[in-house]
Amino acid sequence: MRVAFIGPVGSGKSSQAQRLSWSLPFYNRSPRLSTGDLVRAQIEARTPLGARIGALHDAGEPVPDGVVFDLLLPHVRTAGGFVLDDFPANAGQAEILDAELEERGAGPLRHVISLEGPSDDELVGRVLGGRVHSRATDAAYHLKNDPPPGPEKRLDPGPFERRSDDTEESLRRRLGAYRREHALLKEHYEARGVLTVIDAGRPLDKVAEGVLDALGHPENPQYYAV
Ligand SMILES: Nc1ncnc2c1ncn2[C@@H]1O[C@H](COP(=O)(O)OP(=O)(O)O)[C@@H](O)[C@H]1O
Repeated sequence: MRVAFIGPVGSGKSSQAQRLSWSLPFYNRSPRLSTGDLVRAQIEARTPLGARIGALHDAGEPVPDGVVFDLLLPHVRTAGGFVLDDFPANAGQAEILDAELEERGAGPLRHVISLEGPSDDELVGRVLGGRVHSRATDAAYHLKNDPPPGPEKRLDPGPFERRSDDTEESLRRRLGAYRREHALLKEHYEARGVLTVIDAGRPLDKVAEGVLDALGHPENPQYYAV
């Protein structure tokens, strides 16, 4: 399946993308692709590219589109499908992605799920109220709404930490940027007939049910089709 989750920060893109990718039969790799995780991996590994983008990241500047595509495209499998988490972020990136997929013979995105509904205050409250990420797997959890698994489950060793850029100021800046780009991004996929809007204000499991409804449910072979 070729699916992308879009929506404002805190709407649940990573949570839903990781649930979906864990439910798919990819035992040796995660089909979830997050550009944020790919950027952070370069910085953490202290590659020459990581040093360059780390400076931008620290200054709160966006990473240039060219770098984002260079990091993402090697992971875009033409045969197996993928789950994009928080990408594309604007209509310009969506157009470049469409062209790249076509050039690689990968086929266009089949589903774009837009998670929306909660107000900016609700999203900020949700993230500051307990979002943590695993340093080992990059998975997102919430101390109250979606607690990290205990060590006995052997699913994710953690440690589970609050990210340094999950501050009110940074969240509001990201929400502002998103609100400016969102309408055009949605229009882009609406025109291609692949957009589904899901109310992200409901509990996580209800949102996940909405995602399954949009994708066609695992018992239906169409669900796995690339
Ligand atoms: N529907 C929901 N209700 C309550 N909490 C949620 C919901 N969806 C996600 N969360 C939690 O809120 C935080 C933000 O979700 P996340 O998936 O990280 O959002 P995004 O990737 O869109 O920024 C996480 O801590 C997550 O566990």
